[in-house]
This record gives sequence, structure tokens and C-alpha cells, in this order.
Amino acid sequence: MVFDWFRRQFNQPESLTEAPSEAAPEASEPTGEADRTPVEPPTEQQPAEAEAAPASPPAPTPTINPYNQPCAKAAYQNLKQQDHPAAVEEDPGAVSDDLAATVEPTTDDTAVTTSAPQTIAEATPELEPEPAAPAEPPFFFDLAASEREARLEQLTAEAIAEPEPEPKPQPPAIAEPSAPQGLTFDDDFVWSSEVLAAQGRRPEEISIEEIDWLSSLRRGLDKTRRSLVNQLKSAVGQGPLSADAVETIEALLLQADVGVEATDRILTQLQAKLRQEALPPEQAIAYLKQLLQQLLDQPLETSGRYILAPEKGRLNVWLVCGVNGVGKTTTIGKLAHLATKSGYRCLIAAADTFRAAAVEQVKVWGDRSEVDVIANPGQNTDPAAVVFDAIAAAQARGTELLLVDTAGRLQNKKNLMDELAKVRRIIDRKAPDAIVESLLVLDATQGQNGLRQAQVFAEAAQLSGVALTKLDSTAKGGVALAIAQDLQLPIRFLGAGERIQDLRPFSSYEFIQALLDG
Ligand SMILES: Nc1nc2c(ncn2[C@@H]2O[C@H](COP(=O)(O)OP(=O)(O)OP(=O)(O)O)[C@@H](O)[C@H]2O)c(=O)[nH]1
Repeated sequence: MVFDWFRRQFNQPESLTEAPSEAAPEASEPTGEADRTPVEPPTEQQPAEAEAAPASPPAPTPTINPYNQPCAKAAYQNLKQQDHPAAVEEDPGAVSDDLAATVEPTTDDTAVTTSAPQTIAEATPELEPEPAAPAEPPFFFDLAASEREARLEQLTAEAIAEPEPEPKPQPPAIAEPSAPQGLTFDDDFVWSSEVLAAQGRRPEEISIEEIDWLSSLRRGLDKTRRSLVNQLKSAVGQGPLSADAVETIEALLLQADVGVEATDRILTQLQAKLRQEALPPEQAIAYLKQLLQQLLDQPLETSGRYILAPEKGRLNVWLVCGVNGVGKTTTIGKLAHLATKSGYRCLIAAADTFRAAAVEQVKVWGDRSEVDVIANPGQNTDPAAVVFDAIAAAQARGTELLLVDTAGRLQNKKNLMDELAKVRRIIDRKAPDAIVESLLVLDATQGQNGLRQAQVFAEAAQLSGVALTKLDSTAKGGVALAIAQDLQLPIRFLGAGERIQDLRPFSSYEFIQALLDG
């Protein structure tokens, strides 16, 4: 059974919607929880019962404890088993024991309540294997000593949040869809699997693809997180907020491009809560996470749709817009990849005819994602004509998702509106039954400037949501909150790298965990 990435749902812990309502009237708005369907993992070996009937929503787990690793270890063992079944079949019992002996952290309860980076640093030495060598070398020992050492160094480096280190070099763009590589029981793996576990995922349901995505997201938000977390923790964790603490939190949020409106809202709610009860830093941060997540979820609730997914068996037309350079073409390529991987018949229309190079670029992405591109040879051809041809092709082929690249560089809002309106008219005439969505691509590195672009596009087109790209290249990841608060636009997809698999549907829960807890 093919895993539908578009319909991957995120069950958030109940506490995330309940607690803030005491302090924040907004929290009493409908949460849309009922609309959410249970999580299904993108494993190729779906559990049989999951196919027959959706499992009931998993029991919520209030907080992630990445350093209490039972899920991570079990998931690792399971994935490794899929990788090397023979090796594991020889003596599965020994594998479990060795795993436990090798990575069982001996952190006590106190360590769990300390800040994440500190806990990593404290727990790290205990990740070393016990001195006594096991009788039979387990597969786990293929984590070479050098690899563990590198990991130790990395964890130690990460524990020192300041000064901000140089960003890790991003993997080069990969021309072909590539399977996530390398199964390593490292900090990324542990964090990602515990984030999934906190959403009710069982270890055997955890796939390498999801681990790969969450790891990318976590690494992508590295820069934003580093400039936020430690200072936030010290400011938030001192009982009722002093004027100084308010100022610090305000400055930190604004620095991460959270925006004035969202920052004010967060501070008001946080102050109200901390006046009611003194929370230790970890709990205060947990509360802050709830506030941020609610803020991100609000436009999703208002839109009435938690996910943006093509409807099966029908023609869905997604107009992808955005100014040049924001990652529009890349996003189309990644969406096409996601669509084919998720079992949809997909086609791309190269309707950004304003620039000849745009057509060529989109063709390259079509090749990478193995999706055909409908283009009109010749320069400055009419985009509406390309859409017309593309719809005809889509109808002939039974296409389910037609991704339309639209021009971003139009001199003014009127031109933009006219062009988008013309494309819409063609679609309405040629495919009246199609489901049409408009997705705006925004570049996170542009921070608040992106909001102004969004404003113009929001006025020109009825937007279904935003694809926020380049999160991995900026410390302004907080702009996601400004998009939600100031523009009330739902974020639908996140791009956090240049690889074809580095774009996935948005989860407010995972985003906030990666932002404040990774
Ligand atoms: N690091 C990173 N780079 C990205 C991401 N998305 C896109 N890019 C890069 O951003 C650059 C611009 O991307 P394009 O997709 O060409 O942008 P565009 O909006 O189509 O702009 P034009 O090519 O000028 O039409 C490329 O170098 C992409 O590799 C992302 O999520 N992370």
C-alpha cells in the first residue's frame, strides 16, 4: 500500500489544546481535532489491520522525552531488521539485549527535567557501550567507533548554543529521487522517533522516510532554534515575567521574525499564565510551545481543512505562485515527487512563460520527479494557452494532480490579478469539475519582506495556503508564526533543504517541537 504523504496526519497531545484555554480566550475556538484522522506511517509494510480499518487515534503523550529512548531503540531495531533481516533473525534476543546495554541512558528523573541541550551533554557519555564486550558482536556494533566519536563531538558542540556556529553544509542537490540514506542511531534518529512516538506512533510503524524528514526539519531549524532557545528558557523560567524578561522574550521573538502581532499575543498569554502559577523553566517552555502551536493552527481551523491533499479520482489543479527566486520551481518539483510517491497521477504545466529559463527549469524538475511537463515552445507565449493544453492532457491521461507554475514577476498587482484570473477562467471553462487550489511559495530567508509579497498575492488570488521554503538557510524560521497571525494564512508545506525529499506537509506540532526542542 502506498503511503499518502499529503494525508499524513498529526495527532497532537490533548494537553496542547487544553492548557492554554485557561489563559487565552482564543483557545476555546474549535480545534478541529475531530477532522483529524489517525497517523499512518509511510512504511512499505503497512500493518494489515491498518489497511482494513483505521486505527483509533493514539493515546496522547503530553511531552516528548527524547532522552528516554525506548521508542527510538525499538524503532531502530525494527528498521535495522528490515535492512538486514538475516543478521537479526540469527538471534533477536541478543540484539535487544545488546541494544539496551549499548545505548540505555542512565539519566535519572532530574536529568529529564533539565533543558534539552544540557541533557544531551549529560547523557552523551552514557551512550558509550559498556566496557564488557558482548559474547556475539551485534549488528548494532556496525556503528563504528569513529562514528560514535563524531556524534559525541557533534552533541557536545550542539550543547553549546552560543556563539552561533557555522551552519552545517547542506547536502548537494540530488538529481534523482533518492531514498533516505544511512540508518544511524544518532541524536537526529532519537529525537525524530520520539516526536513520532509522542504522536502515538508505535516503533514498528516508524519509517526511515519520516525519520529522514524530521531530521531535515530539525537540522533546518537549527539556526532559528539556537538563537532562541537558551535565552528563552532563562527568560521564561523565572516565575512571573519581570519587565526585563518580557523585553528579552519580545526581542528574541522579533529577532526570529515572529512579528509584532504574534509576539504581543504570545507575551500576553504567557504573562497571564505565569501570573497564575510559577512554572519551572521546562514547563514554562512547554506552555509556550502550546501557545505557538495554537497560533499556527488557527488559520488551519479557520480554513476548515487541516490538510491540503489532492482528491483521488478527480482532477485537482494547484496553481503555484510566488515571486522569482523564492523556490517556486523547486517546490513544484518536490510536490510532484511527493504526489507520485503518494500514488497520484501528476502533471506539471509550465505556465510561467514570462521567462524562458523558468520553463527549462521546471522541465528539469519534471525529469527529476519523473512527471511530464506540458510547455509551449517559444518565448512569451500565453500562460492561459499552456494551462489549456495541460488540462486537455490531464483529462486524457486521468491526471489527479496538475501543478501549474505561474509567473511571479509581474509589474503590479493588477497584472498579477489579471493573469491569475485568466488562468482561473480557463480552468473553470475547460475543467469545471476540477478542484482548484492556490499555493503561495514564500522564502523564509526573506522574513518579514515575504509577508508583504504574501499580502499582494492574497489580494490577487484566493490562497489555499503557503509553502514556506528555505527554512534551513535562515534564523528567521519564526516567520511561520507571523504568516499565521498577521495574514491568517495556513502553512501547508515546509521546505527545509535542497534535496527532492526536503519538502513535506506542515505539522504545527512537529514544527514547534523542532523549533524549541530539537
Ligand atoms: N536551502 C534551500 N534552498 C532551496 C529550498 N528551496 C529552494 N531552494 C533553492 O533556491 C533557489 C531558487 O529556487 P527556484 O526553485 O529556482 O526558485 P524560483 O522561485 O522558481 O525562482 P526562479 O528560478 O528565479 O524562477 C535554488 O537554488 C534552490 O535550490 C530550500 O528549501 N532550502
